[in-house]
Amino acid sequence: MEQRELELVEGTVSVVIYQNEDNGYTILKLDVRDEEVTVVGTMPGVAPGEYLSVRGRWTRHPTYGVQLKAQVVERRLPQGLKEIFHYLSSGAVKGIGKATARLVIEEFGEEALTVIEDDPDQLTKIRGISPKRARQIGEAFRQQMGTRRLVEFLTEHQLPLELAALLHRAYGDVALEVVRANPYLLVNEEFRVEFSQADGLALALGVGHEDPLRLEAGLLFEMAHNNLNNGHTFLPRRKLVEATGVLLEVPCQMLEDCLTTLLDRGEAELERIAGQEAVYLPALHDAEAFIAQRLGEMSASRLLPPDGLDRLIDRIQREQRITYAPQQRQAVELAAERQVMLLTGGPGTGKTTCLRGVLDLFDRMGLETALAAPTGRAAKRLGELCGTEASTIHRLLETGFDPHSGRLVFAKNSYAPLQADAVIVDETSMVDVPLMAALLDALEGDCRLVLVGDPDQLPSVGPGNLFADLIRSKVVPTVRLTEIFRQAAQSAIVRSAHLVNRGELPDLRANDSDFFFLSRRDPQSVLDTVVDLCRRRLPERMGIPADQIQVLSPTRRRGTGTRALNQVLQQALNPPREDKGERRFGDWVFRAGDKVMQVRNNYDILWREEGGTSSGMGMFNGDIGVIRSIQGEIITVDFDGKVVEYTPDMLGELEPAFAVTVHKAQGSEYRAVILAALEGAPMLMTRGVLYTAITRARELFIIVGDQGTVAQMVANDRQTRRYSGLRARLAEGSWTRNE
Ligand SMILES: Nc1ncnc2c1ncn2[C@@H]1O[C@H](COP(=O)(O)OP(=O)(O)OP(=O)(O)O)[C@@H](O)[C@H]1O
Repeated sequence: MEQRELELVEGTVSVVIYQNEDNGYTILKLDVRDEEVTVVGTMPGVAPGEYLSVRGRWTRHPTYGVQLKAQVVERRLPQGLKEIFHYLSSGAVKGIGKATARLVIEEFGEEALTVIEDDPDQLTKIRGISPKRARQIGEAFRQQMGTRRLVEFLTEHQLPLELAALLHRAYGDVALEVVRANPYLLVNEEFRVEFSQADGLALALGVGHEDPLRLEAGLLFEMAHNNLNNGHTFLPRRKLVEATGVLLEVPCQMLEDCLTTLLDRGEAELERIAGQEAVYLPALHDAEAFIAQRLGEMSASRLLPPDGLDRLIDRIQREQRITYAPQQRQAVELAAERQVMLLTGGPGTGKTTCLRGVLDLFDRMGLETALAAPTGRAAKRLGELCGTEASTIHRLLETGFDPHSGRLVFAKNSYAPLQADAVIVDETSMVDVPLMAALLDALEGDCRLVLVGDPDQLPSVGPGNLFADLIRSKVVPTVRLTEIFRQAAQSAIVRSAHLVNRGELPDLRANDSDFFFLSRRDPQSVLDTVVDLCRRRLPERMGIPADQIQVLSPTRRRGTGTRALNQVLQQALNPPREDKGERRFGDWVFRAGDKVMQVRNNYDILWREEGGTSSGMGMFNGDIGVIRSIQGEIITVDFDGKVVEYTPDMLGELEPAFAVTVHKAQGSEYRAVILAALEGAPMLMTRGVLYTAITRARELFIIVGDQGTVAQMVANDRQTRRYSGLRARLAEGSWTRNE
């Protein structure tokens, strides 16, 4: 409709002034009758000699003058001798220069492009073109045509043009045919197109409403979506079929038949588990079954404790200058004689102290021990507390990314196991089923494993309810620490966390030394107070600088969600200034000096050490950094000394982090935490969210909001149910059947 208001300009490309290969942004000159017009816009792969129909708007650039900003571009290949010659002699086809272009036109005339694409051997008729070079020219042209058709296809169906490069990388020259044959593959992890969009494309390409291709894609999507977004490892058969029925608007019986086909083909697994007819994606089924089997076996094995274990533990206590509480001593003893154990407890119950004792014991037993945690920040803290190196589980397993499958690959696995006699994992509540399966796969047969964590923290983002399932199965040897140590008990943060966990409201009037409640009833006064705390009160009165304060909210949206908080905090803490670069992305303007967060695991990102020569790959969900500079299209971010350059196509992975959701703060600790607690969807206003927020604070925790909201959160112990078969597999001893 809008297109009618746009100007239409048609002509031949005379010269391409600039072209960005990543996003296709192009500046070119177009011959329009006797005039030359400058056109700018997204036109990937456009070359001189091509004929373009451009619809767009005229703009005036301060330096370059009048330009047409292209919005819709239709391209057709050069026609007629003049256009074809122009095109070939421009260097658009690799292997053909000006002189060769002339000879090709003399020999084949208007058929030149058809010959090059379909029958390049004929090019050998031209003096100087060997059969090898002829084939290379044909190949280069076909490749260009392939990309070009792909781009046209994506444009026509309003799909992001960045997909062209990804699809070409995955399927080479036949990418377009592959997508046409099955548009649903665009939903896969490596392409990330919305299901509704892929479905719309499929229907537009003539796939029937009830075509098995569509039904199968719907079922597989429903499973993958629930694994990723809702943390389920399986779906009950009926739920899966009904939900897919709603998604696709087709009758359930039809989907039942289709599910049978998927099961027959091994693309889904069906098993009766935990009283359910559970349908799994095969990878998750195998991961869950493997964890149950491996941990089941490890739990059954008993090891000979070292001679004089008691004396050893006494010596460790003396060196640590503490006396273990009975539960702690029991934990260290258990670690000596069992191959796997769980160590759990709330804040201040001495988990870390105990973990250090176990590490020391393993050391004295001559065991090489690896320390690991699920996030970079948790690993850093663990390393500092233990005075030794700790890494993320991903790094321990030397995780890489396979661009062809879009999946993770672990260089450490059963064929190349970890060179460790023992592995200790902290913050295990954040570990999901696929990662635990990968870790277990990389352990030597007799390697010990100690899993430490707090089961009342929010569960992992990824599928499974791993840590809580392991504890509740009662199969894995477990020590639960319950005593809060005096030192920790002096902290109102620790006391309040335990109260909340028991469903009791902490005393909000006490305004103790490190736990404060500021009553605010409307969103604007919450925002004002949070800003004032960060900008003035905490830095001036408590000596805590703004960059050591983390603002949290249970929700993204609404008046006190992270979106609104980020707007006001950016304005207050990092206002615009002439020398600060800026770049808009969606509804956010990134500015040099902004605090930002990487919001996806990306194993492909290259970082280099600030001021140093070392570099490495990979940034992880939850990593927080500061924008150092914005120059042109490049945003440079410093993540604690690791410097990363973000190009425009990567900006979807970067979010402002003056305020983040409680879910995103999992596994991180901050000197001071401010929680905005006023409003949010009931599924977000839970006890687990409040508990996790409180336990993120080391020195100071402040709630800004409404007492009634806090009370509701304490009372709301609803845990979103996750379908998972791990507990049942362990408890039923189903792993023994495989022995
Ligand atoms: N046996 C003990 N005797 C005296 N103090 C202890 C003992 N064990 C732990 N503590 C002290 O209790 C406090 C909390 O211990 P620790 O940090 O190990 O707990 P945690 O469970 O890891 O807590 P968090 O989850 O909050 O990190 C620390 O100050 C520690 O020194």
